[in-house]
Parts: sequence; C-alpha cells; structure tokens
Amino acid sequence: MLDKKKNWELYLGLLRNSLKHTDESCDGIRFDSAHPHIFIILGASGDLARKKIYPTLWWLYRDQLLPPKTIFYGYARSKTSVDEIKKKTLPYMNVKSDEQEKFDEFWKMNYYISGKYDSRTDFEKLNQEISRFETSTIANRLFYLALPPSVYEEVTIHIRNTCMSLKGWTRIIVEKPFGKDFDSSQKLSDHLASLFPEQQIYRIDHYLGKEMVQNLMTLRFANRIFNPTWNRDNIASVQISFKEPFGTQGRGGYFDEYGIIRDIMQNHLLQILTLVAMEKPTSLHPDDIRNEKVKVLRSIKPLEPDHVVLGQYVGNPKGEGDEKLGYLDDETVPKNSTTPTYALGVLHINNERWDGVPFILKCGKALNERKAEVRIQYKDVAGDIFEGRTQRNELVIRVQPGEALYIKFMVKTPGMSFDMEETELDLTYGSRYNNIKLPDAYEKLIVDVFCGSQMHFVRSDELSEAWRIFTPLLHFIEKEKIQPVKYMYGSRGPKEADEMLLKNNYIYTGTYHWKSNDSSKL
Ligand SMILES: NC(=O)C1=CN([C@@H]2O[C@H](COP(=O)(O)OP(=O)(O)OC[C@H]3O[C@@H](n4cnc5c(N)ncnc54)[C@H](OP(=O)(O)O)[C@@H]3O)[C@@H](O)[C@H]2O)C=CC1
Ligand SMILES: O=C1O[C@H](COP(=O)(O)O)[C@@H](O)[C@H](O)[C@H]1O
Repeated sequence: MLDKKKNWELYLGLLRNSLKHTDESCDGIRFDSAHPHIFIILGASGDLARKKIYPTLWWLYRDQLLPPKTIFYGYARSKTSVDEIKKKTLPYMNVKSDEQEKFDEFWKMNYYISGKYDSRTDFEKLNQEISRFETSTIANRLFYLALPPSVYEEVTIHIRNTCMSLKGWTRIIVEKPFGKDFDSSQKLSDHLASLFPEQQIYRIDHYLGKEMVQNLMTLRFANRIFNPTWNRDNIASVQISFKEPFGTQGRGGYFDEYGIIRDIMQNHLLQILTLVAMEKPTSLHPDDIRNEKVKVLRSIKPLEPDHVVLGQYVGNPKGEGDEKLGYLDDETVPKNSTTPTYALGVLHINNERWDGVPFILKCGKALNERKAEVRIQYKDVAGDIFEGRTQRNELVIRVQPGEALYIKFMVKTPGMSFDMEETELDLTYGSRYNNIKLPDAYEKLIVDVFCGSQMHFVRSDELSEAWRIFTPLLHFIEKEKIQPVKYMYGSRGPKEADEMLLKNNYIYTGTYHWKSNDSSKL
C-alpha cells in the first residue's frame, strides 16, 4: 500500500511539473476537496462502460485516486437503473471480500438518468440533475463518450448547449474510432473544434496509458546509453507488434466495418512508433511532446500497398471451440468479406535519424498468443572477427503481457571454452518490482483527465497525420477488394509476413534460447 502511495505521489509530481508550463490553472491537480467533480458516462448501458469505464472508476475510487467529492452519472437510452448497471458490471469489477463496504459506498455515489442522444430536452434534464450537486459552488464536469461514433456529433452539440459547467471546467473524453478515414476524421475534428477548445478534448488511445509505452520516453531520454545508437547508423529495423489469441467472438459486425488497420495499426501501433522515433522534446509539456510526435508523422509517406501483407483467419479444423471458426463463420460478418484481421505494414521515416530504417507494424487477431512489443534490432557488427558466429543485438520492450525490457547480446560461453553464445540483460517487471501493482491503462488516463494533463492524449493534428498515412491504402484495398491471404486460427499469421520481415532487414535466426532464472524453467 505504501509503495502504491509513493508511486502515486511521484506520478502526480510529474504531472504537476508538466502542468507548470500550461496556461491552464493547476486547480485540477490539487483534487480540490471543496468542489465536486461530476463524471458523466454517456452510453452507460453499453459494453465499454460495463467492461472498462465503471470498473476503472471503481478501482480509482477504492484506491482514493479521485477527488473526494466525485459523483458518477450514467446516461443512456435504456430505461435501466444504478442497481441494474451494478449487476451487469459486477463480473468485471474484481471486488475482494474485504472491499464490500467500500464497494457499496461507491455505488451510493452513482446516479442514472435515461435519455435520448438527439434530444435537447433530455440533455437539459441531465443538466438539471447534475446541477443539484453544484448549488452555490464551483463544480467540474467530465463527459465520457462511451458511444458509437454515429451519435458523437449530436451529443457534443447538446453538451455544449445545455450541459457545460457554469463555474468550473468541462472536459470531454472521446473514444476511438475518431472517424474512418482522413475526411471523416477531419469532419469530426472540425465539428469538435467548433464546440470546444482543444484543451477540453481528450482523445483516448488506451495504449498511451500502458506502463511500457509511457516508459519509452524515460528509457530514451533519461539514459545516456541508448540515445547515441538510436539511429540509422546502428539500427537495422524496428518492429512494433500486437497479437491477440482470439477472433471477433460474434462482434464481427463492428469489426468488419473497420478492420485491423483502423482497429490497431493506425492508432495504437502508430502512437508507439511516434514515441520510439521522435526527437527529444524541449520539455515534458504535453504540447512539446506532441509537437515532436507530429513532426515524425509528417516525415512518413502514406503506406503503399507493396509494403503491406493482409491476412484473414480461417478456422482450425483440429482446434477446439472458437478456434474451429474462421472470420467468415462469424454470423455478423458478410459472407464475402475481404476485411483484414491481420496486417503488416512497413513505414519509412524520411529524416536524418531514420532514413532507410524500416518501421514494421504488425497486428492480428486469432493468433498464437497475446503479445504487444517493440523490437529494436541492431545491425550486424562491422569488421567481424568471429567468423559469422555473432547474432544481432535486440532490445525488446514487452508491453504485455508481463511487462519487460530485455537486451539480447553476445557473451563468451562461460568456462574454458572461447566459444560465444547469445544471452540477455533482463529487466522483467514482475520480478524486479514485484511489490508494485501496475495500474490499468484506463486508470492512468482517467486520472490524467481529472488532472488536466493531455500528455497521453492524441491531439487533433496527430490524428489527421495518422489518417493521411493510412487513408490511401485503406481506400485502395476497399475499392479494389484486395483479397487477404488466409492464415489459420492459432498460428503466427501468414508466412508472407515473415518473408516481408526478411526483406525489411529483420533477421530471425531462431538461435536465441531464454534461460529464465526461475529454476522451474531451466
Ligand atoms: N524478461 C522476460 O520475460 C524474458 C523473456 N524472454 C522470452 O524468451 C523467449 C524468446 O525470446 P525472443 O526475444 O522472443 O526471441 P526469439 O528470437 O526466439 O523470437 C523473436 C520473435 O521472432 C518472431 N519469430 C518467430 N519465428 C519467426 C520467423 N520464422 N520469422 C520471423 N520472426 C519470427 C516471434 O514473434 P512473432 O510470432 O510475434 O512474430 C518471436 O517472438 C520469449 O518467449 C521471450 O518472452 C526472453 C528474455 C527475457
Ligand atoms: O482498441 C482495441 O484494443 C483491444 C486490445 O486492447 P488490450 O489493452 O487488451 O491490448 C482490442 O481487442 C480491440 O479490438 C481494439 O479495438
């Protein structure tokens, strides 16, 4: 508990530091106990609210990481109640037996009101309801849009016209998808910009809340050892990958409209790329960081079809349960769908640091494991005196599961021999920091919104650059109905992806064997 508290203090310290540079007042980060905060979940009856938002709010409440007078308001069309929501969210809340009292206390701070998304009158009612908690005091409002994007426009208009906090601040948290391509995203951005200043808009990419993604800045800019080699002279290729061991699980209707490139690559993986590749920002001010991220994106040309492998999973006849089912067996997916469930794309950054270094983004569903990682593969040693026995160094940043950072490198085989072998410097978080519970990405990001820190949120110009890179490819594959190659559920993905890796300076030797210091694994 003490460690968690210390950790938290350090975290708030960093946020305060970054906020010093903003025009915004620091009131938010004091978690002012005198003033209430109202957290409004729009789409409170939905999947995201049930599985992510309510559980996150409960964990933050439980750990006293929210301003003391925070009230939670659910809003959705369904005629439901707080009790019903409580029942439906329970399986995701992870409540321990000794937390029951606190848990009941949390729900006493919850309210629900049903209303339509296109009704000004209903939003006026919502405003009246929440105003009850604000009489004669400053109160701040946070609106979480846990909604389908089709209703974003009308909902934000109603918030702007009827629900803004009169004396405190109002912040709007928007979930992806932020549009489907460059034009639709621009339209949404223009719409939001016509209603709210950028400082009030928090576009969530939950990968930016993950520990190892946030660690990239520290790793690169708080150490002397990495930066001198962090460039085209030393690095052969960079691979950023995401794998999930399950398919669409009956939710193919949504997925089929978007596909894996929009679902994962254009946002999560590209955000990681910017943090790996950007130059050092002038300070930790959120805008200094985001300026650097935008600069990197602007140096990337649109992804070309020749630099892409697309895949779609088929069932594994020998598998069990879901594994037997291919993407097209999902009843919510059109029978002739060509939507990719796997994609590998190679991007190039046209600047002095990265010219010629392939950045390989790779993501897929229904693969052999759950894994997200960054793999920096170094070039071969020049002037080799070891007759080709050396293998390339690799720095691996494992985002999940089991956060870790390890460097694969060569050593002399211990003992009399003068042979050599691959080994690793291993920083596995589970063993090095085993007394610290890492917060979930949503926990960190929601606290950031309370604090007014936009460091880990996507700015509108980042977003339009991201769409600029992917839109031509997306339009091409959709117009031409490019057939994805088939790969089997539970496999590593299409073999064409490995061939593309090889062409792009990623060498897989298969010679590395990890000797865990856990004796059961030796
Ligand atoms: N701290 C820790 O927990 C540590 C754990 N380890 C573990 O040791 C094991 C091996 O380490 P790792 O760094 O993965 O080293 P490897 O060199 O064995 O594998 C690297 C990656 O290459 C990919 N790959 C496999 N076959 C091919 C192929 N034919 N062509 C191209 N790519 C291929 C795989 O990823 P993909 O399928 O995604 O393409 C694999 O994860 C891992 O399980 C790792 O987690 C190692 C060090 C420390
Ligand atoms: O944004 C998304 O991410 C999830 C994976 O998130 P993770 O934190 O569990 O790695 C993915 O399943 C989903 O399709 C996608 O929309």
